[in-house]
Amino acid sequence: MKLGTALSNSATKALLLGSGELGKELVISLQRYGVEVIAVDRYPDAPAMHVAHRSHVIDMTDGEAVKKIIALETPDYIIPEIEAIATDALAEIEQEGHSTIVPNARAIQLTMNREGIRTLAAERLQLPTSAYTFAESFAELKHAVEQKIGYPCFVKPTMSSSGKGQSMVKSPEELEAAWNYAKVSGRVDTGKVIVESKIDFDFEITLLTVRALNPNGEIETRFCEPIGHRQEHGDYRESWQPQPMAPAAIGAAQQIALKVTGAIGGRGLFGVELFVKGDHVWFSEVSPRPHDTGMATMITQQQNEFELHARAILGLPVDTRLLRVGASAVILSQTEADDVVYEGLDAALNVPDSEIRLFGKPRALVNRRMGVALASAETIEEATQKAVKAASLVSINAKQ
Ligand SMILES: Nc1ncnc2c1ncn2[C@@H]1O[C@H](COP(=O)(O)OP(=O)(O)OP(=O)(O)O)[C@@H](O)[C@H]1O
Ligand SMILES: NCC(=O)N[C@@H]1O[C@H](COP(=O)([O-])[O-])[C@@H](O)[C@H]1O
Ligand SMILES: [Mg+2]
Repeated sequence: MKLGTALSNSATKALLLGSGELGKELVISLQRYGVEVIAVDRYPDAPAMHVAHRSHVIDMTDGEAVKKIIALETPDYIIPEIEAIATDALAEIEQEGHSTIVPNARAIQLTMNREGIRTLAAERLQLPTSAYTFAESFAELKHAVEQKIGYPCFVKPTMSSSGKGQSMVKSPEELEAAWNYAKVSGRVDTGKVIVESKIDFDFEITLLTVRALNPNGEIETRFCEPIGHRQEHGDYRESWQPQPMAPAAIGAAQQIALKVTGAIGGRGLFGVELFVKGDHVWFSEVSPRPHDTGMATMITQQQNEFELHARAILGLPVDTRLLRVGASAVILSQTEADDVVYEGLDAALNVPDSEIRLFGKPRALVNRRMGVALASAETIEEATQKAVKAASLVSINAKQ
């Protein structure tokens, strides 16, 4: 396909499956290029629905419901945004050939389930990963940990994200609780969990990797500067860019990202998660879409990760350049409430070079991510401190 031909039809339509904070920014980027966007999620008033042309509420894990909405809307592009979608339905839709699944149905099937992507990365591509096994019962899990993985280890549902259902297990007494938690708290219960050995890393990064058309109409891979991040209970708290890395480590990281995104294929932006120790780099997982830690690019890059994803999808030129050093820090709710008010915005925005993005989620839950603070500075340390400060000044309270 030649550059820009995807836009020759002025009525380009995109359907977003999942309408959270990442989807919201993507909708805005797509609409800047004239795309009509339909937002879909499991609950009404999800963040991306606020800015989309229209929206639907369905159970996205129900294949028939997904097919029905696609038949109704006949989108040119179907863009999965969350890790809880009936992927078999997407494979059927792709076969019919009327819509492009972004980046492709196989990518969504592979990455939505940890078994698919881990097997591809470690066994087919021979990329370095933690030691791992899948288990379908507590007895299998116990056996795997005792015989192969050891302690400490991570137990995770095979279909989950943002740390949901994930535990770090330090001793045999904690294993059963981790099994039960993984079974009930993933986004979808596949009947299986993954157990991974703990990698003792110096730091972890997300390497945003873009597969987009070059001026000759060929797919080319570009990398953003690495994003460092800190996680707590499997969910990110702060991210910063650029994470300094030794030349050998950045080379290894880019090679891994090139291989894994090349094997997945299609066009779009990918968040490749990697663990780094000295010059060693391990592959952890990959999102075939913008990444939460990549929200830092809203303040650091010429084209943020949402803009890059939109352009790559549409066949438009991309530029992964970093403009300034910056960071993001999450704003988590401390309370549960159906109707919320935000306080402290004035104080937060008094932090120099800071910005606040509230997602507008209609319901607050304890530890649910409700917004993000962004900040720029001369150094990543200073930018992170400013973002954390700004985030800490925003409070989410129940409306009286
Ligand atoms: N094998 C491991 N060794 C060391 N740390 C790990 C391992 N697995 C997970 N972690 C830690 O837990 C975090 C979350 O793990 P992972 O990315 O697998 O979960 P997730 O639910 O998919 O999160 P997200 O969707 O937000 O990326 C990692 O970023 C890392 O900090
Ligand atoms: N790590 C994946 C990630 O950050 N996904 C983002 O969180 C939303 C779900 O939020 P919720 O659980 O608060 O509804 C998703 O829709 C996506 O935007
Ligand atoms: Mg992750």
